[in-house]
Amino acid sequence: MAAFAAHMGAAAATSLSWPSGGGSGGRRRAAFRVSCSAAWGGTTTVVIGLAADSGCGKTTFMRRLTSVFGGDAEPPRGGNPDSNTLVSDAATVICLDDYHSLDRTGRKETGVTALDPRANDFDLMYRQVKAIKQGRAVEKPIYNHATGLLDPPELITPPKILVIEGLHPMYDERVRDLLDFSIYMDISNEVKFAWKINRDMAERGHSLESIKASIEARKPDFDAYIEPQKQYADAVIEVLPTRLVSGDEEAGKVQRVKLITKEGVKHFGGPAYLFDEGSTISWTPCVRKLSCSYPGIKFAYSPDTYFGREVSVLEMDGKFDKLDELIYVESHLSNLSTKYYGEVTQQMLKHADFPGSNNGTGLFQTIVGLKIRDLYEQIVNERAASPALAVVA
Ligand SMILES: Nc1ncnc2c1ncn2[C@@H]1O[C@H](COP(=O)(O)OP(=O)(O)OP(=O)(O)O)[C@@H](O)[C@H]1O
Ligand SMILES: O=C(CO)[C@H](O)[C@H](O)COP(=O)(O)O
Repeated sequence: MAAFAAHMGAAAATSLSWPSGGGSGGRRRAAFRVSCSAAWGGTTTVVIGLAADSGCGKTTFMRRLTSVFGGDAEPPRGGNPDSNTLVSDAATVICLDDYHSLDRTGRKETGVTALDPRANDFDLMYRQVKAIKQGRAVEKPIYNHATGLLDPPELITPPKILVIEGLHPMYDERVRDLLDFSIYMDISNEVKFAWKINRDMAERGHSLESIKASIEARKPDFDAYIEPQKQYADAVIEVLPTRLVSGDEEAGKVQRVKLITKEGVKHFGGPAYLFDEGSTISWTPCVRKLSCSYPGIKFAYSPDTYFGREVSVLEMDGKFDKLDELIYVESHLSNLSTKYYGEVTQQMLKHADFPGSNNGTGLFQTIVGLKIRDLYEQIVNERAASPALAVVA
């Protein structure tokens, strides 16, 4: 515990001002300050929160979202090659791992996981997200996943859309209140395990046992600190094993995906729906119009409640065989916030190589991306009509 206190003490001092290159044991620590020099170019920064566990598709989702706004998302040019930030024409995505106050050694010595709030600096997160929302640039720390150290900071200038993605975007009430829209990616254990096996065994050489052990070790803190955030999310994308066929084998191959969207979210324009808003619908598309090999495709839509709030639930179980035929499905969906007929299908085809493009994960991520564009435009229009609204308390 003494070691923990020492690390937390260092973290607290860091949040005031730490000289670059300082820190115990020769480890580099971030020196950062909130810069008040950058002028606000008159734009509005809309802040989106995306919460999910590690390896649950946040990066893939972010690439779909930033593509809706135009341009590719890339790490900051000429910056730290291990930066976690993605910058595109309109959007900047920052990874909340950058607010780890304990580096990898610090966490190991104290036995505190990255999911534990004590390993994260929420005061700094709040101050910096608020500053960006108010139009000021900040020097944000960088957590280096390659070395496990805190690197010198990088400059983040206010974008049109700021996405904060990671473990805790909705954990701290102050940060939560800065979000204009929030999303939680709820990946069931079976699917998480199947995805982790695909990635960590094939790409990172981990054993089946070590993957299982790592998921188990994270579970108590995941249950305590990460999962409860879904009650605050405006939209939840839930990924479950298919119901079209039984067996663990299928969990990684075929998924049942739900898009749960709260009703009445300001600026959001209402949930997308199938056929008839507010009805309960089950739809098995015609196989002549939508090719689908075994075990088929099923859609559902219904009103429901989620943590006591009214929601709409859109569900897709199964996978597409031919992505261009998605237009048939799109033509039966409404309130998609598209700018022209077929935009969902076009976005999906553009990123056909992304994981999840043949199922509900890609489809619902794309729909949420389009609806966030709409939300952004509504907020900008509202603030243009009433500039006083642009000021963040
Ligand atoms: N929709 C999907 N369908 C199938 N596999 C997926 C899907 N999304 C993600 N994956 C799998 O999960 C892996 C991690 O995806 P991604 O990098 O987008 O997640 P992440 O949450 O950003 O991960 P991390 O936090 O570890 O960086 C991918 O390599 C892929 O194997
Ligand atoms: O949960 C995580 C969020 O991505 C990581 O595990 C956390 O950031 C710790 O990182 P590392 O694996 O470098 O110790």
